[in-house]
Amino acid sequence: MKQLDTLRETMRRDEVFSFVKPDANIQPITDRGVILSLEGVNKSFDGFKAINDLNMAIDAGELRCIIGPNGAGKTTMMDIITGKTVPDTGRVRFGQTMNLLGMSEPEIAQAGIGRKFQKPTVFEALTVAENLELAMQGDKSVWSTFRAKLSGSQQDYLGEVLETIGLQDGAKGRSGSLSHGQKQWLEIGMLLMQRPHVLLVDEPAAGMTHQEMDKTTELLTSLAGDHTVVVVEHDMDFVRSIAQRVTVLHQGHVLAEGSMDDVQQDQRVIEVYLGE
Ligand SMILES: Nc1ncnc2c1ncn2[C@@H]1O[C@H](COP(=O)(O)OP(=O)(O)OP(=O)(O)O)[C@@H](O)[C@H]1O
Repeated sequence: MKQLDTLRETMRRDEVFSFVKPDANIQPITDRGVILSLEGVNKSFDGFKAINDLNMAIDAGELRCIIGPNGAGKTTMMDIITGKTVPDTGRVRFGQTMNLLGMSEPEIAQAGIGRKFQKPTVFEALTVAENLELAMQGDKSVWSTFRAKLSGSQQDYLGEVLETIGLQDGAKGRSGSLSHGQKQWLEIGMLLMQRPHVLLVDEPAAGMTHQEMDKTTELLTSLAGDHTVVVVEHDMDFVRSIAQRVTVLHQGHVLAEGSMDDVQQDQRVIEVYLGE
């Protein structure tokens, strides 16, 4: 009965899953090279410039870390990429040609840009596997998703994702019993069920133990290559452990970009961020 209540609750919240309805008009991104670009992007809130002539290009398969002080515009940048916030001016592109500014939030998600927020939103009363099943790509409603049996290839993919996130042994366990770190990995798994090209991950290391952080480093590193991974993070040890290329935002603008060593030695970065 409790399970049924949870499903009803899920149905009320199933706008989340309407994001993954296929749209025949949206072409997948297959090019290598730059997969995500922002050019001359500006966004003001009540006259305050949260994003100020932001220019950034991220290559397919990259693992990019975005760092910067509080209020630097990191969240606003993610909101702009995912269609949650519309910039005042500028261009945001997915691949060579797809103009993200002409698309709605669900269309952008469907095109292959997945976002994981800091706070896990797994359905705690459901099992790990059920959470993944719910997140699976398709045009089914939550009810029919549960009543329908997964196809063989869907089962295989679910198994692959369970292995990727290291939860294969706990697939039938209740998600509510998972540790904080495991919930974060499950949520990354839920994103993977939608087969995204780009994963935007907000503060994955927050609240994790060192051991969980190490596993998260491994997970995100293993996802890069086949996926493009963009991580916003404050924990500098974690950033150091995963970063290939780091972008430092300050006052809505790119202050520095390069390897972790490059940005750590940049006097401007030390002044506004690292020396805090
Ligand atoms: N909807 C909004 N209305 C008004 N101001 C906003 C809005 N969204 C963001 N801002 C402001 O824009 C600036 C950038 O905020 P943003 O949340 O993008 O920074 P951030 O780098 O993600 O910061 P943090 O590291 O603290 O999460 C902040 O000064 C914030 O107060």
